[in-house]
Amino acid sequence: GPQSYQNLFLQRINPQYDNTVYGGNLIEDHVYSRAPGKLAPQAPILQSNYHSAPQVAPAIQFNGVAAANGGPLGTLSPNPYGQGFPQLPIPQPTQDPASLGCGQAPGFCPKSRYRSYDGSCNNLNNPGLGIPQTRYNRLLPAKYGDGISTPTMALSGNPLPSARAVSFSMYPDIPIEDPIWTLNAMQYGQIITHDMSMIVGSTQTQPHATRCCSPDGQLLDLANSPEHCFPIVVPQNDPAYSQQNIRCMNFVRTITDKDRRCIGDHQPAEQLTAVNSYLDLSIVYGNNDQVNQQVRLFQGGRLISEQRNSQEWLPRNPNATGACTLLDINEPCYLAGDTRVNQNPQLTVLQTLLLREHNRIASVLASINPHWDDETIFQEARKINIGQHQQISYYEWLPIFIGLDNSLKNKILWRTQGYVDDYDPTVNPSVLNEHANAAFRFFHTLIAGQLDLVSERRNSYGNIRISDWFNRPAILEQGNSFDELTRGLGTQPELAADAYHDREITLNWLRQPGQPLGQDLKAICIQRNRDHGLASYNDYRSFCGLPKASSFQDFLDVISRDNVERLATLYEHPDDVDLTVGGSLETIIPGTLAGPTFLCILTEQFYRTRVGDRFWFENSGETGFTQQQLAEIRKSSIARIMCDNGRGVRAMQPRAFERISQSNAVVPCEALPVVDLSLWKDLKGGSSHIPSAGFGTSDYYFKK
Ligand code: HEM
Repeated sequence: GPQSYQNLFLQRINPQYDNTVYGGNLIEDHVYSRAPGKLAPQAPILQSNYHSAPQVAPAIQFNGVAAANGGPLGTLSPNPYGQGFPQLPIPQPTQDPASLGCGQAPGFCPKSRYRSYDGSCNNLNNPGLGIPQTRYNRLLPAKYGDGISTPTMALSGNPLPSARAVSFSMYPDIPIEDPIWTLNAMQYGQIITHDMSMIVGSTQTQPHATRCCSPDGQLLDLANSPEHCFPIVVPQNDPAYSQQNIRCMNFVRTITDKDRRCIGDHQPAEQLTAVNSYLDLSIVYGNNDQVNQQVRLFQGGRLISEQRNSQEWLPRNPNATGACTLLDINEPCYLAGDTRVNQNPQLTVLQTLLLREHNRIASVLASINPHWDDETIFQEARKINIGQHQQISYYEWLPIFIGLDNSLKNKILWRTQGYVDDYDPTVNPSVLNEHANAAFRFFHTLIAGQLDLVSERRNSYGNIRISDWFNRPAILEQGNSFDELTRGLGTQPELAADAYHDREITLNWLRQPGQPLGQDLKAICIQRNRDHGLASYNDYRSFCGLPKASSFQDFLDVISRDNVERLATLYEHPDDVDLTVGGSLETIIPGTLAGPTFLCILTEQFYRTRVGDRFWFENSGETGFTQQQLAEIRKSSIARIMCDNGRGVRAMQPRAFERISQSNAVVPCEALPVVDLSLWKDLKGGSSHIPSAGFGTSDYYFKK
């Protein structure tokens, strides 16, 4: 039963593990700077002392559960910001561009209380870490077909089974609702994803401009095929696409540091990510100064918004016809910090709520601090919005996905009222390729194909079909749809974390108006796994502490017999099974939404995202909040964000990632905890102790 899987997982602790080796520095951390063939040590994710972190203030009640990791109040870890030049035992980064992909590290770091937009200078020792257009990080070296850059092959040298064949064989559409969690939990997951990474070279919202198939869905011969093509071959016996005589699904490879000529010919390619890695609401504020300027009003600290139908909307995208799939030229198409903002209606709802939340905070700050200038209001509102987002992402959302106990044991969550101060400049915050392009994508399983429109009394008015509205946010401005979709997020269950996927995702992704079928997102994700040359499922099993399988039978410890048999039919060898596939078939560990291998990868990523962020909201010092302000930020909730920013949303259940129930009943908005912004009243007068972002100051911390 599932219990025994959990035991198995808990037992896989490597006693040889040495914290000082793996907790190691960011250069060691990157596989390409390791000696060839030397793999990363195993990561015993559930070992309670896995990550060293400072002791924090005495344990307190957290969501009604007794404390686990709080210890006696100890000394806080040094915050490098407050100490002038940091003196840290970290090697200087290699200065050749390969260490950073093509993203350019700035020449110096201005002294600032606030984050930069692109994430540069977050790490003062290595100011380019985590910035856009840099490489994903990896836990295990790539396994490209040619060892350098071509897609993964079977051990035998044959091609792997068609990604589409794997998709339709392994992931049928059997709609099972999640018994506990709402669609909001799924949707906030996509917000977190978009905040952290984006493969370079695709829009993730529209058909790619490069066409690797003929217009009627046939394979092009290799010679005529554009560069970077890796089309998905649709088998003749396909249950759906064969009826339309489609044999080819478009797929364009991700741009790598090799494509950009950042590295030498004989080094393996690494994919680039287009956004900064930090959990910093870059989806709202942009990933660089230029985009930030496009979304800012430069008045009252506000973001640009448009008022229609007495509601506040994201600004219009100046390139609406290019950016959205519009049926009518007058339909709205929005502009935000992230280019994927229009991808699906519920994503756009959350992006809109986060914009409104910024402007709501800015209005309050402006009224209590009339002497503050635009820049100060903007940066302080941004900092509060990001703090709330980190609180909600980690303390409210993350325990659902990777488990509360697991998060506490691994020092990803803390039960404390005080600061945590676990910033570790030796941790590389770059997003792991295995995380973004295999493990985290598993949650596509949670997507529901129909979105409920829900009244204030929590009755459903009906629903919309998601594939009618991909990349077409017009639905939000029709009637009261925005509030109905907002309530729907908090009312409709997400689909269960299992191997079943809604056909809106496996057959109708990017379905064009009037067409019977679209694309198969699951097949695309399997193909992406191969495009990125991720090591195999079996490699990650052993990396994460499960026994390495020598036969398909050996997968039975965590995968059902039916699915192991299907795998054995599709793949030639157990070592050929893609990480994306094997990981998604594992039995879910109770109290989480993932199986052991994905849980291991997700846990590692969310640890790094937290402790690798100098501006993490629970850190003290000049970049942090005061103790009292932090206590307020900790009261924030996704329920209150929806309440405060939906025009007609007057009530919400307190835990809005969780389905409505007797113990989580809908209550009036005013009954929900609120962040008291009066704590940001500037009592000293003048803005002198809140310096503006101050770029251009001669006072800087880092010089190359
Ligand atoms: C309706 C909802 C969603 C849609 C339509 C959607 C669609 C997509 C598409 C088209 C891609 C790019 C595929 C490629 O070309 O390789 C993608 C990537 C991804 N998706 Fe989703 N997705 C949704 C929800 C989610 C959720 C809920 C999560 C996780 C909780 C998630 C996690 C990811 C991740 C991690 C990536 C890769 C990000 C990167 O480029 O680094 N997605 N998704």
